[in-house]
Amino acid sequence: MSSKSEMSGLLRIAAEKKGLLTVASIFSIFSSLFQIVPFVAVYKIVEELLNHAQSPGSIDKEIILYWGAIAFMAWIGALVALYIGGMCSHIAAFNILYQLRVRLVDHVAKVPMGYHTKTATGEMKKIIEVSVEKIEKFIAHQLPDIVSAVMIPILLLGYLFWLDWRLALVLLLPIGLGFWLQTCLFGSESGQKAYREFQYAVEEMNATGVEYVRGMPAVKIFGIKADSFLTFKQAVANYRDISLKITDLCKTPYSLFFVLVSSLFTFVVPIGILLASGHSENQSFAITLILFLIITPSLSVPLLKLMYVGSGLREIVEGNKRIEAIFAEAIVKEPELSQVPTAYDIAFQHVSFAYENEESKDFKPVLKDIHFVANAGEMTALVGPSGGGKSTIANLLLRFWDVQEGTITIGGVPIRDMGTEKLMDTVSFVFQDVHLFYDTIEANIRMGNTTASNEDVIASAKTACCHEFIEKLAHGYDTKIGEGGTYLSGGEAQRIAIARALLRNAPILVLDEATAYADAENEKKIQQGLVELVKGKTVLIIAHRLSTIRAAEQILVVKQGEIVERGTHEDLRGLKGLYEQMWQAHISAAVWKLGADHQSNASKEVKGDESILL
Ligand SMILES: Nc1ncnc2c1ncn2[C@@H]1O[C@H](COP(=O)(O)OP(=O)(O)OP(=O)(O)O)[C@@H](O)[C@H]1O
Repeated sequence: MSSKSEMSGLLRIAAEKKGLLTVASIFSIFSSLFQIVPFVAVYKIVEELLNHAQSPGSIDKEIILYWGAIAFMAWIGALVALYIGGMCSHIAAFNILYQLRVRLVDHVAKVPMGYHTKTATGEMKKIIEVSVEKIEKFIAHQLPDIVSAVMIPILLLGYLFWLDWRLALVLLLPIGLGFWLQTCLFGSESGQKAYREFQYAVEEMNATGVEYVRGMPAVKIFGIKADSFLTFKQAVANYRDISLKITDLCKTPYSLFFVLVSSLFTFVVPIGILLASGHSENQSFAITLILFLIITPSLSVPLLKLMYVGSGLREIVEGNKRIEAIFAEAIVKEPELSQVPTAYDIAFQHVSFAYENEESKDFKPVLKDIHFVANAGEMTALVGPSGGGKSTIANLLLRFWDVQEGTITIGGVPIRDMGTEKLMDTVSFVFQDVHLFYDTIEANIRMGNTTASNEDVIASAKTACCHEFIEKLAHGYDTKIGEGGTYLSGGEAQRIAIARALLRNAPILVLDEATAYADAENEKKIQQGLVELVKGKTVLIIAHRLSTIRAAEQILVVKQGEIVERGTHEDLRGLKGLYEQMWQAHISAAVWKLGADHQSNASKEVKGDESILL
């Protein structure tokens, strides 16, 4: 069984609709009580029949009819109580479900953005959909089931004890033994560990399954065999192994419990016969024994239900732990009073940062003493070898994570004191991977500024060089992306993202490899859009193509988490250090791409390229 603290998490959620659930439980108890009444009625009828077995004519039909009517009414009463209880528990469950999902999504929106980079989409989807859905199962079905599965055996056993305590005592032996076996298994460390592993295996399979389906185009294009998709394959194999382990672990206690609880009457019969032989009032004892034989199978049903509820509950408890883990994720600390910067220079003051490893909780240092000022209205470029920490610097400005040492300020105001909303109003960004929503093109652009007029939307699309291709689509700006075969190329998506950023018109702009996916034609158009976008703004740009940032007022060369060189393009070339090496590599790459025969043209192209941005 799950530990008390794990159950208390579920009960805490259920307590949100305490009133309704109390009513549901009361009706569940009523239903249980009503379900006992037919047994009493049967007892009374059998008693009447046996008492007059010698002279059937003297049987009091009124008594039979009376108890028959009582049994019928109790049966109706049980159904009505079950219906009302079920309605109450379902209303409570769906309300709780709604609130839980809203709170969960709200919380997820408040955790640092970096959280989303480490949590697999499949895992998140499973928690928000499946785990939350299971809470509904618990509240709407299992809670009333538990109440009736506990109450019915207690009431029935109470009644049986009242009839004949010795026979009733016999029943306690198999029931007690069955529950003891269950507790041994699920109370044990190995049982709980197996169930935890099972839940993780299901989640792993879900998460890798989603990734597998997402990566299907790559699998097809590169002809990778399904076998080589090892993570998913391993997750499925792991799930199979753990399922078999659980089955192996459960088979004995489950089977024994099932056998013991389903054959209660086999314990009653021999003891009953033994007791009957020494009984002075044979007939009344025989009636009691018959009633025991009628009632005991009915005792098995709720007890077996309790077993199934128990195993279902373990799954729900594990799911709830995942939900609680999300709620335990610290949210971005918002200032009590958000400060509004009046200037838009960015300053990183002795910033050091390390990523935390989720499993080992160790910290991996990534940035060391980053110190620079990006002047307002100027372009600051981050360049350097892959993995040096450029994206991390840009992401820290957006508070993907909070820095461990140092301060980041905008116009002298620490970003922590600005509040997320103000920070997002101040900083706009175009990432390498553009995410467009399953919505119209207009809505995707308008996300940048929901109150903008249609003219403004079109104007920013024109500036970003995407108006032309949008107009050619079947429904123009009303075309839904991803519907009716409308998909955009990487370059087109980039231009929509630029239009979105243009519409937002935030004073600070972060660009991460904005032209990464574009072909020459597209790149030219993106560059044209960018020239407009960056005008008058404080720009922090990450670019691998050095020609695009040659005109930047400041270039920071980041290597292994440190700024190793800084200055203008000319300053840095003069240093003859890492930047100069990168610049030479950039030029030769451009020349090499075009072939030796076109070297002179290529050099011209590189130089021409340099003047594209700004
Ligand atoms: N979410 C993360 N969790 C843990 N480590 C990370 C995370 N993101 C990046 N890193 C690590 O931080 C280091 C710096 O990565 P970052 O992406 O900032 O470098 P970069 O200079 O932008 O690289 P590139 O030019 O290839 O994009 C790398 O070692 C990377 O593995």
